[in-house]
Amino acid sequence: MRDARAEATPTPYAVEGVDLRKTFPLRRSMWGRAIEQVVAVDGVSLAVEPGRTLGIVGESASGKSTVARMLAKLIPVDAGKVVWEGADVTELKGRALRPLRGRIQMIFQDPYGSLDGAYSVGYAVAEPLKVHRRASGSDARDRVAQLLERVNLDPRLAARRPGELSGGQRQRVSIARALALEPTALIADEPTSALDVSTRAEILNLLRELQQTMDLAIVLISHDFATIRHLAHRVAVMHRGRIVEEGTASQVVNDPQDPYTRRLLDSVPVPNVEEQRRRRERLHSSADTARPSSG
Ligand SMILES: Nc1ncnc2c1ncn2[C@@H]1O[C@H](COP(=O)(O)OP(=O)(O)OP(=O)(O)O)[C@@H](O)[C@H]1O
Repeated sequence: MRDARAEATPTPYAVEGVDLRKTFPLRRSMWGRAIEQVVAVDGVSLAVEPGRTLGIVGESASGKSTVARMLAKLIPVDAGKVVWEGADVTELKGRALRPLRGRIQMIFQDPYGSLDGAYSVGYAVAEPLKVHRRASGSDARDRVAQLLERVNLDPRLAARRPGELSGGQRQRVSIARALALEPTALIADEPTSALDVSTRAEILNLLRELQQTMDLAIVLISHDFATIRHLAHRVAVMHRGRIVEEGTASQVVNDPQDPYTRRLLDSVPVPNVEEQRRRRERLHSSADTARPSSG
């Protein structure tokens, strides 16, 4: 069995995707050959350092989730490379990947996706510890209590079923579970879109707090610029499977270069007067989409 850790090369990045590509078959012939397909991701490269957040923003079907799932090794790439902490994990699967599994964790929009309603909250949080660390008994119970406290939940909730909790509490539980193996990176795919507005801010603030205390790298995926802006240091804008613009959050928000980014920004609710002024300016300049790039 290959030891991916031994092959790691020094890198500033917790997680990296290099020229990622993915096509899905839509229709197959009776011999199993794809006769209609969709190019979901078409040459995407991105990387994020510990302690930093990369936001990936784009409309529905732009390929964000597919990038996330490839980075988290939940689906294989068609081409390109996935690198975790300097180790090329593109070809690793099954048992070969297991020692590294806990390093990069994913959080989904619907916490039910990762929480089985038949089991208790404590069981859900302890499961990765039991599988990967062989923790059991009071060790596992203590660790579950610590993890629930870390996401600002009462440890007594461990005895409840996920269905008895609010949406925000459930998302905190899935974050606690994701933290169980002390990952270096979290990939959060629309982690707040199923929540009401005030709970959204609480979850984003929690992610920021955890990032600061644990030096976590975060890849935050959202169709919503307001969510991305809340947390991201850098932003990549995806459109039709490609990154059309990437830069620091303030560059992309205050001086978007791509017409698609400007359209996306213009669909965000206006938060203040200053922003309204910027938008008016953008509207003028987008009349001339051939505006020369300043970068
Ligand atoms: N398992 C799959 N089988 C077939 N097509 C798929 C599959 N997963 C994604 N696609 C297609 O790939 C394209 C990109 O989808 P993806 O879910 O990555 O986009 P997205 O930007 O995350 O959208 P959303 O915000 O709606 O989740 C879409 O056209 C989608 O229909």
